[in-house]
Amino acid sequence: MPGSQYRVPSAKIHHSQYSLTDSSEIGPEDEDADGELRLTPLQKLTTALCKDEKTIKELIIGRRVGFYKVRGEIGSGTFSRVKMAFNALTKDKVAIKILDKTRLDHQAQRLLSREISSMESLQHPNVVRLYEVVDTPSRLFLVLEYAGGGDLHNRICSEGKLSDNTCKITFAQILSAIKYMHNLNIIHRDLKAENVLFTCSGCVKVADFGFSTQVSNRNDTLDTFCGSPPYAAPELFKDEYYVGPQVDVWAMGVLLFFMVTGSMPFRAETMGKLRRSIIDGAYTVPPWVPGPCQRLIKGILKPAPAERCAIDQMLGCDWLLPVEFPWSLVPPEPVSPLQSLLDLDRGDLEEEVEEEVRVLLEELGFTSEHLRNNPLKESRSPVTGVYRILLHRAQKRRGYDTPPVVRGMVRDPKREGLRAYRGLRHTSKFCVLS
Ligand SMILES: Nc1ncnc2c1ncn2[C@@H]1O[C@H](COP(=O)(O)OP(=O)(O)OP(=O)(O)O)[C@@H](O)[C@H]1O
Repeated sequence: MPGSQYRVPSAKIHHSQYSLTDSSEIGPEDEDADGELRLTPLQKLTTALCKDEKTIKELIIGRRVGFYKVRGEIGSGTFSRVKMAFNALTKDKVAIKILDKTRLDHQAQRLLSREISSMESLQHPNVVRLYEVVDTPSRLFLVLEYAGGGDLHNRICSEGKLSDNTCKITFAQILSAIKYMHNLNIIHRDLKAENVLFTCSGCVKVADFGFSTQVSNRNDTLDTFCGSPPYAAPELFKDEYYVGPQVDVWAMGVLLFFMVTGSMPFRAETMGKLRRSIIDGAYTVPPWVPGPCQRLIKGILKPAPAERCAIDQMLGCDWLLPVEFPWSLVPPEPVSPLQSLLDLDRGDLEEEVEEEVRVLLEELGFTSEHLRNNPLKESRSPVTGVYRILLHRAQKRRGYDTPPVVRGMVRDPKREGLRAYRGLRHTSKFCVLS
C-alpha cells in the first residue's frame, strides 16, 4: 500500500499543538535497523515544532507560521502585510496575508470574517484560493494561493494598455470568476485593477474579498459604500440602497475601459467632480477602440443599474466571440473534502484527483484517523491547509488553471509605459450610504 512506510506511531506530545495525535501504538516495524524511530515527514515536522530549538526560535520571530516557512515581503495593504512562504511538508509556494489583530476595530474584524467566509466557499480557477487560516492571540494569517505574476494595475502602468487579445483573455477570466461568485450570491464590491492578480503562467486570479458580502437573494439591496471611488457605480453616490451584482458589473466596465485604453473613464481632481462625472456617465471611448468592444463598454457603463448588461450578456457578446473559454468557465462543483474522503459517488476525474491527494497525504504521514479528526472544511487546521494545497496542485496538473485562448491570436509587440498612473493606486473605502 502506498505510504505504508509512514505509519504513524503514537506521538501525542509531538502532535498536541495541532491536534494531530494518533492512537496507534509504536510497533517494532516503526523502528529502523539501529533502533531509531522512523518518522513520517509530518512527525518530523511536528516534533521539530515542539522540540527543536532553531525551529521554535523561527516560530517566535515569525520566520515560521504553523507549517509554513516565511520568506520575503510581497506587499502591504491598509491592515495587512503579505509575505511569500512555503509549506514545510508539500514545499508549495503560498502567499501569507498577515493581520495584526490589535489594530483591527470592530468593523475591520467583521470585514475580515466575511473575507474568510467568502473565500472559504469559493473554488474557481480565477479566484485566489484560501488554503488555511492560522490564528494566534495577536495575529491572523491567511494562507493564500500565490499569484506571482503581479497585478493588473502595475502591469498597465508599466507596459501600457493591453493588446486587444490580452484584454479579451483577461476580461473573460474576470467575468468567469464574477459569474461564479454571483451564482453563489457573493458580491465582491471592490473590483479594481489592483485586485486582479496573475499567476506566473498568466492565469487571472481575482483577489481581496475584504469588502465582499453574501446576500440571500441576488436582488437584495445593500447600503454600504464599498470600494474605490473611480470604480464606484453612480447609485453608490446618489442612492441609499443598491443591488450588489450591478455594482460589480459597473466596476468591470471601468476595468475593461482601463485595460483597453490604459486610462480611467472617470478622472477628476476632486471627489465632488469625480462623483458628478460618474453620476452623469460622462466618459468617452476613444474611436480607435474596436467597435464590438466599444459596444460592450457602453452596454456596461449605463448610469441606470437595471439597463446595464448582465454577466451572461457580456459573456455572449461579439467582442468575446473568438475567446475559447476553458472548461473552467463553468467549473465543476467545489470538491467537498468530506465527501471526497468518505468515498461518495464522484465523477471519474474528481475521483482520480482525490485518489492522488489521498496517496500524497498518506505519504506525508496523515492517517485516515487524522482526516477523520479534522473536518477539512475547517480552515483553521494545518491538515486542511495541506489537503487544499495538494488538491489544488493535482487540479493544476490537469489543466484546471489554464487561461483561455483567442482563436488566431497574434502577439502585440508594441507596449508603452503609463507614467501618469504609476504610484497612483486606488484606495478603497467603506461607509454606510445616506
Ligand atoms: N495571493 C497573493 N499572491 C501574490 N501577491 C499578493 C497576493 N495577495 C496580495 N498580494 C499582493 O500583496 C499586496 C498587499 O495586498 P493586500 O490584499 O494586503 O492589500 P491591498 O488590497 O493592496 O490593499 P488594501 O487592503 O488597502 O485595499 C498587493 O500588492 C497584492 O498585489
